[in-house]
Amino acid sequence: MRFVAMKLHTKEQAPKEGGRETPAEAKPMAQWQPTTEGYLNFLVQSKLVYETMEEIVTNEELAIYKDFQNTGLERSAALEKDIAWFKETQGLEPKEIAPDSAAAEYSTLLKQLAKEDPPAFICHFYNTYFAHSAGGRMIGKKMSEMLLDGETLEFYQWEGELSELLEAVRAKLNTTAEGWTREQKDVCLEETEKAFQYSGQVMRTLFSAE
Ligand code: HEM
Repeated sequence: MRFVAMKLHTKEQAPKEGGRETPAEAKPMAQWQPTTEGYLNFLVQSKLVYETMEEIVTNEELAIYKDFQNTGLERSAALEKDIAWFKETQGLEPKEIAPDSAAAEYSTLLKQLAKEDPPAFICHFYNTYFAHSAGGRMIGKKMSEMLLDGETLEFYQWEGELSELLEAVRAKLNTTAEGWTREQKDVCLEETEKAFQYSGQVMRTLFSAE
């Protein structure tokens, strides 16, 4: 899964492993002009995605999801605190999530896949949590410098050593995938492109305050 995901990065995003040329219309990170409202909106949208993931692994009956409960990577509670922090310190209210927003559409898709196609759901699960630990943290650092006077949000803080949490989940993902047929493995790998598409759309809310 990691190999496929890395190839879908642009060379600018991940210079060592990225396989795609950076599209001409993409702004280099150095030229990003985010706003605090846009960043808050991105956090609100992200919270819906993480809440959906976390509800699925907690509530779905399928045994496959049990291994992914309480991994320590959960982000929805942290995001809730961050959203409250924006209200307290900056007087910014979170915007309602529109039903046609990127996160709402992603949430619907995740719920559907969780029931109908667990290997595809697992691909989204991996990409979401691992992307946040890599590129997500790079974005967070940049936003913190540009917009928040260096404040580190809870979204970017984990209890315990992040690398150990990630490796424990990676081991469980590998064990889970070992039980899959070749077709199921392929479904999971092929889903990576969609994970990039939806996460990319949620990421773009950084630049819109709608
Ligand atoms: C601005 C956008 C992004 C940047 C700058 C970025 C950057 C990076 C970098 C530098 C790594 C390598 C980390 C390492 O191993 O040292 C990485 C890993 C990764 N990224 Fe991204 N990324 C971005 C967007 C995304 C998106 C949209 C996804 C998919 C949802 C994604 C999924 C992943 C995954 C799955 C890994 C591998 C983590 C692992 O298994 O260790 N990234 N990213």
